[in-house]
Amino acid sequence: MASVLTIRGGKALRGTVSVRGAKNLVPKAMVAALLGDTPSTLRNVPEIKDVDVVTSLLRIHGVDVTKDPETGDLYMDPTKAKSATSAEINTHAGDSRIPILFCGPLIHAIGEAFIPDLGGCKIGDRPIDYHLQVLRQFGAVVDKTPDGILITAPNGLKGAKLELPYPSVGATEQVLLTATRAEGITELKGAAVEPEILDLIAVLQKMGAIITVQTDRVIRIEGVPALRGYNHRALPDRNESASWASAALVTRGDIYVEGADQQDLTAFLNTFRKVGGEFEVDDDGIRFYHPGGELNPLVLETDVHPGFMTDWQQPLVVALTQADGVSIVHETVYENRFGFTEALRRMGATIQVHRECLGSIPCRFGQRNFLHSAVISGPSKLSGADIDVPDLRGGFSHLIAALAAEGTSRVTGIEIINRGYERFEEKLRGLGADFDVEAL
Ligand SMILES: CC(=O)N[C@H]1[C@@H](OP(=O)(O)OP(=O)(O)OC[C@H]2O[C@@H](n3ccc(=O)[nH]c3=O)[C@H](O)[C@@H]2O)O[C@H](CO)[C@@H](O)[C@@H]1O
Ligand SMILES: C=C(OP(=O)(O)O)C(=O)O
Repeated sequence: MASVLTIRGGKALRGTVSVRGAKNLVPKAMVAALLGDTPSTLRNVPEIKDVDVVTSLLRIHGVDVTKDPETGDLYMDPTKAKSATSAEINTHAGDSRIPILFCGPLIHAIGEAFIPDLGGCKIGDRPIDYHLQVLRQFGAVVDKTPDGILITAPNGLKGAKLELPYPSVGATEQVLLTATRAEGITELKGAAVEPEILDLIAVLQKMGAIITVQTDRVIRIEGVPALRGYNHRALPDRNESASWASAALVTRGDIYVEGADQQDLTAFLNTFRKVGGEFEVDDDGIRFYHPGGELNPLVLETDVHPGFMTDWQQPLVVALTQADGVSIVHETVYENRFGFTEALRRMGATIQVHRECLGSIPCRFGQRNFLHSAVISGPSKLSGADIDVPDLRGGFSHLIAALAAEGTSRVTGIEIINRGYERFEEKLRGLGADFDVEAL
């Protein structure tokens, strides 16, 4: 049900939040369960929309998915996997980006895969050309039908020598999920190596796969004829952790993020320190806090791992509106991820967006018509405004801007935030945020 948040800003967020399994791993590990010939158990599963969507898609395909009512652990039994109609699958059209990753596992399990229209954040065109290209190289046949994409492999899936034009996270996962049970050896050059991909590799290895991550973005997979189920605890959501860290900076607060893992946040923690935030790491999480005084402006470029993750950019930009001086952010992963700055400008921030590459990372968007660099001048006093949430991270950014602003903000479209932040309203209350929720 749609609702509106009325936020009374100006209060520092203080306290503890817990983060659980990563949104960018958990649904993919669920898809991997289809590759096994025995059941799998996935632990540390968050209550987010993509988990619901994938649960439903697995059930539509005959996988028995049960959730432990106390722990939330998922038990997935794929032994009765079956075909589903396009009408059943299309009930999830536009819901998530994960359905494209069902291709390999469904072909291995039932001989064909039907893919509905994809959803996910609207932060650029987000084509699936790399996915379809690698599937064809494995021997799959791709038919675009009026209802969606039908993928089959009349002659089976065979290992291949592949190279991605850009280290796409999703296309790398597509290769992993397809190659592990394809016949022969697959070598992927130009692979993405995000921590969530390495955790997916850990899941597949538990299932019996043989995967080597070589240097220079090369992954080698030796196909095996069968895989078994796995038992795995998902790695924590580093993007949620980084968001709460930015929330602490923006509201001049102090947030302990239980579950945050330093190893996967190295690039973020360096930037957080340079901007003037303080953090303390212990065995169970990381405390992020604003030490008082002014924040420092900086020059930042988003990049694939091990660079500064694009999903950290939007909340950090809000912190940069509070830094003393001019900051520059060059977004090199998505061509259109600064739309959210319009609402920040209405709240009083000084941010200009430019078509030029304001950075040194060679970027696919230079000399084209994409507003993918931002210049932020601070510190700006933020005031409450009416905001309609545009996408997941943009929405979180608007929430933290509203929480720091003077006066009242009215925020609609907050359902999108549930895609990546489980029980965020409860967490915000626990941190002392002052807001009301009303059904629309
Ligand atoms: C569910 C999930 O895990 N989402 C994450 C995943 O998205 P996702 O896997 O969709 O992102 P990709 O890494 O594939 O996209 C990176 C870039 O490659 C382009 N591209 C991608 C595929 C393709 O076939 N053709 C193509 O041109 C995209 O438009 C984008 O510009 O990685 C992104 C980059 O770290 C994160 O922001 C998302 O949070
Ligand atoms: C872009 C994101 O997610 P998705 O790929 O699911 O749209 C995100 O998590 O910021």
